Amino acid sequence: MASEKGNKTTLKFDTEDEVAVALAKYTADLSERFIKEKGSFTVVLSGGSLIETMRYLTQPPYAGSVDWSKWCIFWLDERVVPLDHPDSNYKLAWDGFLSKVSIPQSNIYAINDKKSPEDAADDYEERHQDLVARKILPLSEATGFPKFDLMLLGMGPDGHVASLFPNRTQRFEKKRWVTFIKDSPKPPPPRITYTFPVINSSSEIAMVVTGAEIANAVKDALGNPNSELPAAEVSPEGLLTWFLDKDAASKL
Ligand SMILES: O=C1O[C@H](COP(=O)(O)O)[C@@H](O)[C@H](O)[C@H]1O
Repeated sequence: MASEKGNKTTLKFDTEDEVAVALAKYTADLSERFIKEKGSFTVVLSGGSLIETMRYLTQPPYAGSVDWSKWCIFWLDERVVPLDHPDSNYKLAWDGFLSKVSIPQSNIYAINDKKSPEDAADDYEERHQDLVARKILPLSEATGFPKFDLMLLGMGPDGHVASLFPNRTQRFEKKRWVTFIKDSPKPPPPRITYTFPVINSSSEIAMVVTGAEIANAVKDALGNPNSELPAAEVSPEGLLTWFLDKDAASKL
């Protein structure tokens, strides 16, 4: 079932598996469109349950039909731990997705895991500035912030997206591209994250949300016009598509 309002579409599916099937088609279609239009596809990954829900992209027909050589991968947020640590979003994505498709290693932009949270955020932002200077990453004409083709977001039961949490100041950052947090309420505490100005400069955002434990946050973010959840602030320049299973949508 689909409903549309402005640039926001909400898709509801019976099961998580149907969400995964639809997400693979949506992502593959966007890959084809952006590669045709601009020669590359910049994709921002979250951690958490998203990577498992991307599983059908690594299988036929997409594994063979998507032009992986044109993909560039970035992280919406990352835990400041070694890249081979069980808490690393890079490791999660590598094990569940990146190791199964042929994206060039030079197109995979992981954080520098040898730095402190402050320095890792500065470093990630500087590397983005370099990509902008080399015309690999465009800036939004409307906002002046980097503009990614597709961001794939998850949401926590507290309504957080990326590492932008309720009751933390990072969600209000308006100047930085990448910021850091040392006291994330969800472990591990040290993280870096894109800021809302970057998130909302995207061409396309998919909010991929499944499971009953998230139903209250979905109801607030989607059903309450005065919601104060970080997830309610997701509002891209382009299109926003919510992918929900029946459990996540049960309180709408
Ligand atoms: O800690 C994080 O949590 C969010 C949500 O994860 P989920 O398992 O509830 O989908 C995730 O999007 C973020 O990237 C991650 O660092």
